[in-house]
Amino acid sequence: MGWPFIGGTLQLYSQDPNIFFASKQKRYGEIFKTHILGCPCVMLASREAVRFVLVTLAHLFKPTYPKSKEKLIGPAALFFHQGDYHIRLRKLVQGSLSPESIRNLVADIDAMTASTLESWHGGRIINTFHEMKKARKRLSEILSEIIRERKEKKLLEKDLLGCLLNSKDENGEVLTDDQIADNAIGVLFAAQDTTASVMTWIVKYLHDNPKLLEAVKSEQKAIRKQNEEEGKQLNWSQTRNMPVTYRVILESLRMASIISFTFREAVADVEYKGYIIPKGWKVMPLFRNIHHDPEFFTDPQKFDPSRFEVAPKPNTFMPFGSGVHACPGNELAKLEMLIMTHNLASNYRWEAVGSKSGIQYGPFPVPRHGLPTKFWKECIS
Ligand code: HEM
Repeated sequence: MGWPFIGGTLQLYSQDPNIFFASKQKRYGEIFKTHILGCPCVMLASREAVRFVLVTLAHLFKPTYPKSKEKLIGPAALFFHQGDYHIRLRKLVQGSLSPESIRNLVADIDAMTASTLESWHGGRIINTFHEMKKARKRLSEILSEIIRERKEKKLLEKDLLGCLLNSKDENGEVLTDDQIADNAIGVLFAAQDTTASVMTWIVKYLHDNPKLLEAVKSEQKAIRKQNEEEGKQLNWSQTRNMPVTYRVILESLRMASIISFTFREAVADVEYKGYIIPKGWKVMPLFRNIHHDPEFFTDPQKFDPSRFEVAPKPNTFMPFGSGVHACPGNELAKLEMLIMTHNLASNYRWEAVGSKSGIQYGPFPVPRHGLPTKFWKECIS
């Protein structure tokens, strides 16, 4: 259990969490216990155990977050809940993020990424991570204005806000303004640093692997050339047919494993393979350990998108979690990454500045100093 009260907290938060988890797993096996932030915790590094907690007996493991996070986002946001309220909110959020809904966003995402990249051109040093986030901050600034306008004009849009504003439960009750605000902000919160972190890793991995970059460039330039010749914009079906880029995105999600683990809390004593997980204990499924297990991913420290030419074994690849709380934004996140990579690889070259290695945690892992980089547009059309 480590030191009384502090347990493994210092080790976990003061160093690369990979080292903490990997060394514990090596010493104690796939299931082990420690104290994190004063709470007794069971850590799970086996895919069967993770499935047991997140899927099979999900009702016995409730989500748990620090109080500060609940306050920051708003306590009515869906990730803090279980049961009927969670199911209701999840349907609304999922509906607005389904492929049918997001396919209409291609043109907007394309225009936004193209203009952001345009503003990076010229060899100034860009803090890649910071800039990836800034583009998203604009969204939250306009949120309250849109809510006001929608309510005033009684607009019936089918997007996330529209779904939240127009939903009625079986008794005809609408969501309160607080529930709407908490969930809209909650989705922005869940969407922001996550996607920005992975995009930053993609910029780095492509930079560090020139052969792969060439393959991605040739895939994306062919699409751009075709669109230019036919006077068309990037469309949804083209985003469904970018196999090389798609594998780079999957491998970036695996390598970076930006959500290294998640937390649940046992709501009753639960037995798993002869171990008792006592009521009130935290349980941590360790996604990163599974993504870096050589049994499932040969030579796991190597960035090798070709490994995804074959589908990974069941429950070994969970960058978006698993079960009732799995990420409803995964299709949108992948769409944004595909479109960003399309614009970047087909039109720009870039050079990382300063140290090429090192990771910082805040709390998601990103390349050191947010990957300071210079960008140049290759062809001015
Ligand atoms: C690469 C980017 C992303 C990654 C790696 C990611 C990963 C995850 C993971 C692992 C979970 C599950 C956490 C758990 O089980 O405790 C999750 C939940 C969630 N994600 Fe994402 N996410 C990403 C982008 C997005 C985007 C773009 C959105 C929305 C537009 C989004 C919205 C959500 C929401 C609302 C939840 C909570 C779902 C629930 O509790 O039912 N995420 N995400």
